[in-house]
Amino acid sequence: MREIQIFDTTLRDGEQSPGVNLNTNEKLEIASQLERLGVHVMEAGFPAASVGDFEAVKAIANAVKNTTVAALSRSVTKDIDRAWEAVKYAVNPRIHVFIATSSIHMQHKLQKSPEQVLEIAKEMVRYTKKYVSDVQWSAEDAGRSDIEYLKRIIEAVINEGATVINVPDTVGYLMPEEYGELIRRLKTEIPNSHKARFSGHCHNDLGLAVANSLAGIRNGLDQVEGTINGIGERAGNAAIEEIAMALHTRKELYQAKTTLDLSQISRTSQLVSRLTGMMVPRNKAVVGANAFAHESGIHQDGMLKDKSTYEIMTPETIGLKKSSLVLGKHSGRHAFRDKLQDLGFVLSEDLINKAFEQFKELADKKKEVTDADISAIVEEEAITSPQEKYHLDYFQISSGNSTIPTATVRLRTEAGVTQEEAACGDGPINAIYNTIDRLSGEPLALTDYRIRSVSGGTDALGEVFVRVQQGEISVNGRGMSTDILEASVKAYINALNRMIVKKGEMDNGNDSSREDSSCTL
Ligand SMILES: CC(=O)SCCNC(=O)CCNC(=O)[C@H](O)C(C)(C)COP(=O)(O)OP(=O)(O)OC[C@H]1O[C@@H](n2cnc3c(N)ncnc32)[C@H](O)[C@@H]1OP(=O)(O)O
Ligand SMILES: CC(C)C(=O)C(=O)O
Ligand SMILES: [Mg+2]
Repeated sequence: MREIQIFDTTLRDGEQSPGVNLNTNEKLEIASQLERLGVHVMEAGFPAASVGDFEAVKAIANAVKNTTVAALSRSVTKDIDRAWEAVKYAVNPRIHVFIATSSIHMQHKLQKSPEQVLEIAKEMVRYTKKYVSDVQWSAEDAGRSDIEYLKRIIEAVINEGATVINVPDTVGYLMPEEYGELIRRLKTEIPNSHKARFSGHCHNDLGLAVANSLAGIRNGLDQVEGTINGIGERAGNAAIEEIAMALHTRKELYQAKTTLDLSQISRTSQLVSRLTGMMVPRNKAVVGANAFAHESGIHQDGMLKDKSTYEIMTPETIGLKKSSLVLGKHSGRHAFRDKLQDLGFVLSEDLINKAFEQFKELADKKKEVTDADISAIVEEEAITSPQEKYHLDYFQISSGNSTIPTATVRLRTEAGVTQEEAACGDGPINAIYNTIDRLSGEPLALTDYRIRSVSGGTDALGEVFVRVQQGEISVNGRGMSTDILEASVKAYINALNRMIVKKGEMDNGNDSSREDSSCTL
């Protein structure tokens, strides 16, 4: 069976999803989970985009041991220098250079002739090869490029030493049969095509990213690119978990496998969803909450008689285990540790102890602590840094349909000083946020507020995601609690702390991006 290499670009193209910005700790957390999942390559970022992106790629390159780490770069020497500076720490570094090859992009965006683009592509691959042997070259908008031109430019960059040729359907324009045919022709008609591996990168504008990737695989791709949960620019990229499960479920058709540990799919999906704030639709293939739920009588009857009647894959395959060990307030460290192992976490003693304290606190408030609750607690602990300026001491709220909502909040600063304030608002959350604004003296404009339940039941752990703005700077914040008001307070304080770090970085000239892609919590 052929092996298809999975190139994950959650941290680069995935982070290009509008509204998503991950800080370095969050990116490191996702990177180590991607390594556990077993992706062949992870694209850690675009180092020339900002100091934050540069630092994150560098941190990931230093941390990741078994997976190839790629850095994206435009076809300009200063971007390539920057990419190498960040990715050179990796055990297996790759630089990924791209340039657009469609007439639309060359004429309107690059404002260069096809001959100029051809020369730049050759020169920049040659330049990149001075740094690193593993050079991936992408023909941006290959899907709308003239095939004869595409063949010429690909042949030329392979001659310059490109090791991987990526064929992006950048705007998700092609139909599966067209994308498959494009790959077939490039592989069979370019004389030196055997000297490079071919890769597919499909976008989901018409909902065909996975179908196109699979068509590419049937026609000879050696690598496919995608993101967890299919997040990415506009309508997103091909969802890696869907490609992997399609290859697994239809082995006889594709005769191809990946190196993924499929049992890590569910956890990776949940982690990416939580850290990016991009919720997974319930009906999403493979990882949606309803993907293995059966509602109607005839289906339930079939399932009870034989699961194969309505399930083409099992939830266990993607790591959704039904555990017999129910954790609650009487559980001890052994059971907790056992559960963490069961869920696939490999944690330091310190982190286990911190997570255990959080678990006990939650178990006091909640009858049964679910696997989803535990994953949420552990992931939150893993990315929380002690350097936050403000911590919540307590809050109190008075609200009702015939009273003006009023909040009292006490915050503790990192120096141990406590400050207390009260304020009114249009509703309880507005009152709390007005109070925090008074305390910090840094009023934030709330531009997004979302709430979701981590698990089921009225005592479920709620997670609040906020986005706030001050001047031109926008940051996100998250908070969790069984009390949605407390979760809302925590999310706002988290955003405030991140705003302070972000402004500090900008004042020091360390980051020119207006998104908090670089700050540490
Ligand atoms: C399909 C994709 O996903 S591509 C990756 C998208 N990712 C990003 O854009 C990362 C975030 N981007 C950024 O931070 C910024 O755009 C930067 C730092 C890369 C560049 O910023 P700026 O120098 O201010 O340029 P700006 O973004 O306004 O314009 C892009 C310039 O790069 C050029 N360019 C675009 N792609 C390429 C390429 N592959 N190779 C060389 N030049 C390119 C454009 O033609 C334009 O050039 P011009 O200034 O001569 O007109
Ligand atoms: C940079 C390239 C690979 C890309 O993301 C695209 O063309 O969609
Ligand atoms: Mg893309």
